[in-house]
Amino acid sequence: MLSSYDAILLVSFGGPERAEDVMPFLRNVAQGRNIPEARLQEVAEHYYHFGGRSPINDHCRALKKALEDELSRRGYRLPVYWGNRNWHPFLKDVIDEMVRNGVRRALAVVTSVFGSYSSCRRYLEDLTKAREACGAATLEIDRLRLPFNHPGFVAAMTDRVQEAREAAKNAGFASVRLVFTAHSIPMAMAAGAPYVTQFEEASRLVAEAAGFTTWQLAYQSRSGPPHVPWLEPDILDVLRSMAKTERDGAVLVAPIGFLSDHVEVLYDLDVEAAALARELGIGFFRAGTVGTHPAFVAGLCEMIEERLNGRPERRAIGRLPACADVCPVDCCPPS
Ligand SMILES: CC1=C(CCC(=O)O)c2cc3nc(cc4[nH]c(cc5[nH]c(cc1n2)c(C)c5CCC(=O)O)c(CCC(=O)O)c4C)C(CCC(=O)O)=C3C
Ligand SMILES: [Fe+2]
Repeated sequence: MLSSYDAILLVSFGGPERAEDVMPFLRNVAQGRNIPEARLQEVAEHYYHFGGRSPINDHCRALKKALEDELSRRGYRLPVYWGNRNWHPFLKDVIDEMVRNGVRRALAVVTSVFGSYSSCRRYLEDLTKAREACGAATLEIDRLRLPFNHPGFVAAMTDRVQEAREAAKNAGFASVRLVFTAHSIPMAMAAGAPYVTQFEEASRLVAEAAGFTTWQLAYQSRSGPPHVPWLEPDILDVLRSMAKTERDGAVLVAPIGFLSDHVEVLYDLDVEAAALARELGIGFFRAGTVGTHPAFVAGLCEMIEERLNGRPERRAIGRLPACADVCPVDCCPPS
């Protein structure tokens, strides 16, 4: 089938795969950002807790394979490349490889759910820098819209929430308090970004599809200096206040703001939040992230197909329109 793109480029955050790479990786992430040294040392311990290996690169390998398989099942012969912002394989290296292979026009799939400087614009800036560093002037890269209100993403996340609710039922909790989480970002970064609105909307869509009438939003993985305000409430504070009003209750934490069960999910929720819940006597259940859920992979391919065929429709559900193909200049301003 003829298409206007000749490759897909999966663009992710990156993570270390061995203990000696943890600090160099963290230095890359912190470059030019306002992160206290003590915070970096603390986060390094989160990685050492898992032997210095983040699973995020394996998740990207699996998603790359799933996209290749699903695209070829749909009749497209499109190679899927993969590169990271902060660790190997770096964007610069994969762009070099694409140029060597004669790729002229690629569609980038960024592994974020909601838009903000950190989760959207920063990836695009790094793509531009990587292209410049390679002298890849002939390689054009567009990006796929974020998936937060695509029916495929919503269906996959709904399934994950229902699986966790089933686990809670089997453990004897007839009802659970549903709390969605996303990575906290500085309030200054959230101002003018669609991040919070998209988080609220995606959570509503999933909660309602899963049959919940009430739910809450919380943030996790706060960084930065303590005097800088970041989005709240933190998931740990939500658990503390829940413990005051609900005896013998259970919480279902759904990390809707992440696409895979990487370190921020495995440590900040499954280790830290779960330990606090245990201490407070709250039953703790965590929904999986979408990962390579078939509905999510099919959804990504559907969004890719819309672009390949130059079709005008952009399928989305709920109250918000689909994200624009090209970010408006004032969306997710640098911060
Ligand atoms: C919105 C958002 C997402 C979701 C969208 C997306 O996926 O992009 C996300 C994902 C991730 N964040 C990750 C890791 C880290 N994030 C950090 C720091 C920061 N994240 C921020 C925001 C986000 N982060 C921000 C505003 C900072 C402060 C510094 C800055 O303003 O840039 C730091 C530094 C230490 C710390 O301070 O925590 C680390 C190590 C990993 C990899 C996990 C693994 O390795 O398994 C992933 C997927
Ligand atoms: Fe954006």
